[in-house]
Amino acid sequence: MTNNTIEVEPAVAAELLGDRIELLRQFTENLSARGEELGLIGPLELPRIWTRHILNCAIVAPLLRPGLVGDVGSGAGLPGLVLAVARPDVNFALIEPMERRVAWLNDQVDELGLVNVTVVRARAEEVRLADPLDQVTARAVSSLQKLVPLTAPLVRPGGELVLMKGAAVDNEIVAAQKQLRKYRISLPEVLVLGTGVLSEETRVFRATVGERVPAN
Ligand SMILES: C[S@@+](CC[C@H](N)C(=O)[O-])C[C@H]1O[C@@H](n2cnc3c(N)ncnc32)[C@H](O)[C@@H]1O
Repeated sequence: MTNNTIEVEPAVAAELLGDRIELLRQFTENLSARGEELGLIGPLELPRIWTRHILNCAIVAPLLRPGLVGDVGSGAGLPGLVLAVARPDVNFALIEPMERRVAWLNDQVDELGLVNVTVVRARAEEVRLADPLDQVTARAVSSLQKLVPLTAPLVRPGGELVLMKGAAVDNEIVAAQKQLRKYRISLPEVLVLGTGVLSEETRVFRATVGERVPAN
C-alpha cells in the first residue's frame, strides 16, 4: 500500500476550476437554500458546505480522465455533480436510486446547464449501463467491503475505482481483502487530498479493476 499526499492549495484550485467556480457557487447556493428541506444535507453541515462538501469533492477532479465516469449514490450530487462542473471534458452517469434525489439531480443538471451528465435512477447492483465505466466514484455510500462489489462490476477491465473515504480507510482495506481479490483490484493506493488550508482533508482509495474471476 502506498500513501501519497496531494496538496491542493487555493491558487491551484482556482486555476483548476477557472470560471467554472461560479457554477460551483451557484450549485452551493442551491444546495444551501433547498438541501435541508429535501433531506439532502443536515443543518449542521450548512455553515461548512463549501469547504467540507463542495471543495472536498472538487479536489478529486484531477484524478479523473476523459471518458465515462459513474458516481454511485450521488445523493445531493456529491461528488458527481461537483466533478461534472469541474471537468466538462468528462462524461458522468450519476447513479442514485431515490426518486426525490434523482429529481433534485435532474433539476440541478438543467439549472446549471450541464451537458456532460446523465442521471440514472437505479441501485448500483441493478443498473444497466450502455457502456462500461472508465472510472467510478462514490462518497459516503458504504464500507469498501460492500462498495467494491457494488462498483467494480460497472467498470471496464483496466478502469479505476476512485472512492472517497474517511480516516478508517486502511482498516476498510484490510476487511475487504476477499472482495479486492475477487474483482482483481490491483495497485490499490490511498491518496490524501486537501491537506492545505482550502478544504477538509479527504482520503481517496484508488485502484485498477481487472478481469473478474467467475464464481465457482
Ligand atoms: C449517505 S448518502 C451520500 C450521498 C453523497 N454521495 C454524499 O456524499 O453526500 C448515500 C447515498 O447512496 C445511495 N445509495 C444507497 N445504496 C445504494 C446502492 N445500492 N446503489 C446506488 N446508490 C445507493 C443513497 O440513496 C444515498 O443517496
